[in-house]
Amino acid sequence: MPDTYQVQPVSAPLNGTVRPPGSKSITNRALVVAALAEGQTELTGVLDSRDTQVMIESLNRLGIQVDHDPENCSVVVQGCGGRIPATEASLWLENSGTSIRFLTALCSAGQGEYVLDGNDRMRQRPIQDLVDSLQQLGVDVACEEGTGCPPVRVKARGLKGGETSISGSVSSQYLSALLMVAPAAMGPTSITILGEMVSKPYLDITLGVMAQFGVTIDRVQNDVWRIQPQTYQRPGAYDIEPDASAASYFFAAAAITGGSVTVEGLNQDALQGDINFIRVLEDMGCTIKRDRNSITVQGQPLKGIDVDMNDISDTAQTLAAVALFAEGPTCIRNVGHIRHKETDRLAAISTELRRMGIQVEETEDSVTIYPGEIQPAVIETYDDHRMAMSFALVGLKIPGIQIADPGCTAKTYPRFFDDLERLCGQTS
Ligand SMILES: O=C(O)C1=C[C@@H](OP(=O)(O)O)[C@@H](O)[C@H](O)C1
Ligand SMILES: C=C(OP(=O)(O)O)C(=O)O
Repeated sequence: MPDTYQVQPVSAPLNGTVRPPGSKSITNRALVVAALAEGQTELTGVLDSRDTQVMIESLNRLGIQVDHDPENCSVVVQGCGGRIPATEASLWLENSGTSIRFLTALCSAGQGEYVLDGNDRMRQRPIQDLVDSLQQLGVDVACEEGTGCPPVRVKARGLKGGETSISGSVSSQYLSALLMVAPAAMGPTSITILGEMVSKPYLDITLGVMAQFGVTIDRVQNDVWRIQPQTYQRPGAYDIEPDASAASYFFAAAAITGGSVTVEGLNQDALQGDINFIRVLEDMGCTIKRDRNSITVQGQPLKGIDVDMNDISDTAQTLAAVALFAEGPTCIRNVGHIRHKETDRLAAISTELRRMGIQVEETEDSVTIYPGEIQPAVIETYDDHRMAMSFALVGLKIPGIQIADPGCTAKTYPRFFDDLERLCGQTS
């Protein structure tokens, strides 16, 4: 990949069809659950990207055989039946939040000593709440003293079960991690959720994948969940739907250029909450056609909106790009937690919009965007795949938009720019 990517403006509204790669969130859950299951599972529609590669490499290091066939988007996992083979391992999770959080819980069910670490940014991303919760279950686990961040050291003697509580005010991934590993405990586990949970729809993905592998959870009260010891049953083959967050870029491309883009392999009943980005576009004026196995967004004149994006915050940057082409301001609110992601995303949105000459108001948990004349710019991406993919959309309409470090999309979508170019090519 070159140092910067020059986006070519389209000469006409985009019209075309695209199928994004498999869901990152489902792939990384299915890998963990298949690893804990009894016997062999085949996963299809698997995402091949840095976030899933570090998950697969780490499972292999834990002694779980995972055979990856990227050409066919498939993986075969030899499940360990809840008994992690490796008694020591050093795991490199780069900047994959799902991987380090899910595997910290998984390692806690092992017998041995494990270290989980990542890149410089990962060493700034909080994991203390999960560590505290595992400690309440008797696990000897700690993160880097005084930071609340990786590296994490786990000295595990199997999970006994018991009672614990978890805060979800920073990330829902902590609760997802606990839920997925709790069935492997020796006794029942009861989890009390403290306060408001961010990114709630991701919990539905967790429960959905667990249910596919035959495991159920009792929600004994609204904020208390109980999990009995259970063995995940392999579902035979498990097919993973395309990534709904990735789909948001193509839906947005239709909205921005006034064209019509169809995303195949997803429908309104998708397991991923980010599918509801189409409702945001609908509120802005787009027409949505919902079919059994595809969704089409037809761009229309857009109006700015005021929207709570807490549930679907991975699409906040996509909306920031769309907002530039709307009549009136757009406020993206209740997304303070996106300051803890690949970069401080609220700061990154504001800085890069201002670089293009746009007026922005940023608060602790929101950003308001005032559309205006857009200046050509080289957009900094802060090693955040979603900055690159979202801000590239601006260049479909405005000449002179360049994306710095386009290779950072490898985290979840290595071929993003190829797919975007192919979509643009369908129009001409
Ligand atoms: O559980 C998941 O698969 C994810 C949960 C979300 O994180 P938070 O719960 O930290 O917001 C989301 O941003 C991330 O991309 C994937
Ligand atoms: C926040 C993200 O990822 P993670 O937390 O899994 O690193 C993302 O993909 O936008």
